[in-house]
Amino acid sequence: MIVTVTLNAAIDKRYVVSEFEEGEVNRVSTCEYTPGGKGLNVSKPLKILGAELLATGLVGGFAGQYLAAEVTKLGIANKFFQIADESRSCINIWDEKKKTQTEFLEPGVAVSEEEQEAFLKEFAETIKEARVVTISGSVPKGIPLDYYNRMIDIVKTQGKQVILDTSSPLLDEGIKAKPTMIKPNIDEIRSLTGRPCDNLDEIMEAARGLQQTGIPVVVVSLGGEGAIMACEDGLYQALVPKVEAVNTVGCGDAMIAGFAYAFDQGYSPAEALRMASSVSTASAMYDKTGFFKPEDQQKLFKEIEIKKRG
Ligand SMILES: Nc1ncnc2c1ncn2[C@@H]1O[C@H](COP(=O)(O)OP(=O)(O)OP(=O)(O)O)[C@@H](O)[C@H]1O
Ligand SMILES: O=P(O)(O)OC[C@@]1(O)O[C@H](CO)[C@@H](O)[C@@H]1O
Repeated sequence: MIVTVTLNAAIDKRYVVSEFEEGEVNRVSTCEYTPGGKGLNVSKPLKILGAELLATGLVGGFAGQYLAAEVTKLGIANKFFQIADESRSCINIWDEKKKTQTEFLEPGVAVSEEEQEAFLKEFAETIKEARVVTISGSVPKGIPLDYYNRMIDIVKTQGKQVILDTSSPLLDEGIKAKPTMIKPNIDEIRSLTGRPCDNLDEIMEAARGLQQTGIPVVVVSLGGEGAIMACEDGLYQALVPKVEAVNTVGCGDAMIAGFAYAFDQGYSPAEALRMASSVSTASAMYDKTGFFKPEDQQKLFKEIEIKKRG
C-alpha cells in the first residue's frame, strides 16, 4: 500500500482567458477547479495505475471539506487531518492567444504547533499498513524546515520506503534525514549541489555524489530529455521518445507516482525507472494535470530505453 502526503493541499483553479492583460480587468471564459498540491498530483496517477492508495495531509475550513470530497469523488481513499484555517487556492491562468501559463501559488495558512504535533502522532498510525510513503511539495506557514525530516524518521523507523519530492530549502534540510529516494529536476540538482550540471557527465556525477551520502536512489529528471538515476546497482539513463507534450505541469509528480507504484510492487531499480518514465511521459501527453491514458503509458513502457551508464 502507498500513502501520499500533501501538507499544503490546494484547490487548483485553472482560468482560461482569451488574452491575459496585466493591470486590466480580465474576464475568464472557462474555469476548472481540481484538488491539487503536489502530493495529490501524485495520488491521481497512482489511482489510474490501480495502486492500493491512501492520501493524507492537512486540510482546513470549507475549502478543506471541498478538497476531501473531490478526492473521494476521484475514488481515492483519504484520511486528512483537519486544521483550523482555510485551505489555500492556486491559480493557473492560460492565455489562449499567447499560449502562456501564469501561476499564482498561495503560501498556505498557518498551522499551529499543537496541530503539527497532533498530525505527526496520527501520521505514525496512518502509515502502519503502508510499504511506501511519498512526501511532496511545499509546506504551509508555521511548519518548520525540519518537519519533513521528522516525518521521514517516523517512516524509516517503521522500516518503510519514503520518497521525498520538494525543493530548496526544504530539500536541503530533508536530505539530512536520508529518505529512500529524492527526485530533483535540473534546477533543484543545481541548487542542491551548487554545481552547474551543464552536461550529462556532470549530472551523473552530482547524482552519484548525493547517492553516496546515503540516499539509496537519486533520480534527476530532465523533462523531455528523460532522467538519470544513481542507485546501489550503478548509474542508469532513461531515454524517452519524442512525444507531443500538451501539459508538462505535474510531470514530476507523475514520475513520483510511477516510482512509488514500482517500489510497492517490488520492481528492480531499472524497471522502476522505466515505469516512472512511462507514467510521466504519458502525463505530458494529456492536457489535465495528474492524468494520463493507460494505453499511452503501456506503449511508452515498451519504447523507453534504459541504458546502464556506469
Ligand atoms: N516535454 C516532455 N516530453 C516527454 N516527456 C516529458 C516532457 N516533460 C516531462 N516529461 C517526463 O516527465 C519527467 C519529469 O519531468 P520534469 O523533469 O519536467 O519534472 P519536474 O520539473 O519535477 O516537473 P513538475 O515540477 O512540473 O512536476 C521526465 O523525466 C519525462 O519522463
Ligand atoms: O506548493 P506545492 O505543493 O509545491 O505546489 C503546488 C502546485 O502548484 O503544484 C502543482 C503543479 O505542479 C499544482 O497543482 C499545485 O497547486
